[in-house]
Amino acid sequence: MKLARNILLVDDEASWLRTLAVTLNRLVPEAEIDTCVDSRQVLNRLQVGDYALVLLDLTMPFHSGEELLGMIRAEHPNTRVIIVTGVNEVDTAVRCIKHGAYDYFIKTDNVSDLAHTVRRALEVVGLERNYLHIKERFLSRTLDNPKAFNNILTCEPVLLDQFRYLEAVAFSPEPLLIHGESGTGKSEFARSCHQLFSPEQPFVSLNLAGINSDTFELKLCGRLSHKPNGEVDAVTGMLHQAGSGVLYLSEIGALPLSAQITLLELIESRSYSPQGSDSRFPIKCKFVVSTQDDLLTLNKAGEFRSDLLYRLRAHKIRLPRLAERPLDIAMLINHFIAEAAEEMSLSAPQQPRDLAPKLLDYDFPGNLNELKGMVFDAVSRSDGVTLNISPFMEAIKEHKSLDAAPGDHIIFPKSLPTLAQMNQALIDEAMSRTANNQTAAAQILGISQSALSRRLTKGQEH
Ligand SMILES: Nc1ncnc2c1ncn2[C@@H]1O[C@H](COP(=O)(O)OP(=O)(O)OP(=O)(O)O)[C@@H](O)[C@H]1O
Repeated sequence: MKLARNILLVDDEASWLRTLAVTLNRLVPEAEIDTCVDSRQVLNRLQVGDYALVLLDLTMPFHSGEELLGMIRAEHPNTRVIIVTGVNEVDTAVRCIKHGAYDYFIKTDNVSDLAHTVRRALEVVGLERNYLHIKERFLSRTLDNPKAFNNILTCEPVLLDQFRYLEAVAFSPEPLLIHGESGTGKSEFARSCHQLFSPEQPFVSLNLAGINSDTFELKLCGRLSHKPNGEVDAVTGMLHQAGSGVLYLSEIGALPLSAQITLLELIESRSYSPQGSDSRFPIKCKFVVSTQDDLLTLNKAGEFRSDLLYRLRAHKIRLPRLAERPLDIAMLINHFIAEAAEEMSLSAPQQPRDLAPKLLDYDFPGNLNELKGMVFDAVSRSDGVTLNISPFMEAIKEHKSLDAAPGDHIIFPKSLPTLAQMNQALIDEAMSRTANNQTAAAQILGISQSALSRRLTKGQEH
């Protein structure tokens, strides 16, 4: 394991450099300290030595500290930088923080403050490197293609086990079933399966919520027809588009019963016929399907065919809720901060150290989608230095007050509505409160998204 204790001090003033090195050696004896007086040598030194931390003077001939900071962040992202500055350069130092410096220190300040900051930075780098080390070791020992999982950040053993399982079953001709609540990363796992199975081939996806049987068959198989003038009119189906790649069908629990027969037939025969055509074409793609519902429960309720269920359950991955992944929270927040900052062209604020522990008791009903939304909101409300934590605190407060709220009384009209009318009214209210977001509305109603989707479709038919 790499120990984060090597520090490079950079300053063109040799006497100050010597004094600083002696002081830090005394105050942070566990660190190994090197010095560099020539700003042109810094990148070479970083290439040769593995430095956890660089203390950079701002004003130097050849390369300024600010310039060097940019180069270090780009080429050595695992090395942290502390800016050491004179009183008259504090504005520049603050700008450096926005560009990724860990902290800054004014030369006239108390050196024991600097020692404290240095220790904290070494601790942070140590934790980061430890995580990378564990992940690398675990994955390289057990996985042939760890890169296929680059899109899935985790250090939870349950998920790392799922990586191994996915690698083992990715090439099986049987479909893969991914089960998990909304926002648990089902589509990311489907993408990893694609990376393993056939990265050069297409990844085609279809959400089955609210789909009817005719549309399902048309979407998958396509259609061939002839215009009155004899010209051929063709609609290409997804089975053709997917080629030898992956066809990802999400919300499989919402598939109508008659379409389930079609899907089973396609999986079993490994061939399809476009509507209006007599020819059959081979199916070469891998089927990956996902669901938020418990298919067995749907099966018992007569809403999901047993034969399809058993076919789909051959290879199954269950993804845990975010609340069951405490080890990942801090890392995911950092990941979403970087994503948000890039998307909004803002500088990435730092995650406060006490934020992740505060979120450990929070339930995250929307899983990673919810965390991502909170972080994007927080980044947009931040000053570019430290992450604004109000979106997180507001969610926790709202959650607690919902838990504690006494039940509101429903006031019924004089003549009672029928059950069907009441059902419809509840659904309408939930959809309106969630701006027509079916996933969120289903959560409020305490039913699965596919069950809601079915009810909505039924409502439209009447
Ligand atoms: N382990 C992970 N590391 C980083 N980002 C992730 C991870 N898992 C999921 N995400 C991100 O979180 C968001 C939700 O993930 P995803 O869409 O895969 O969930 P899902 O289970 O398919 O959701 P739904 O059922 O609502 O479609 C996406 O933006 C995705 O990129």
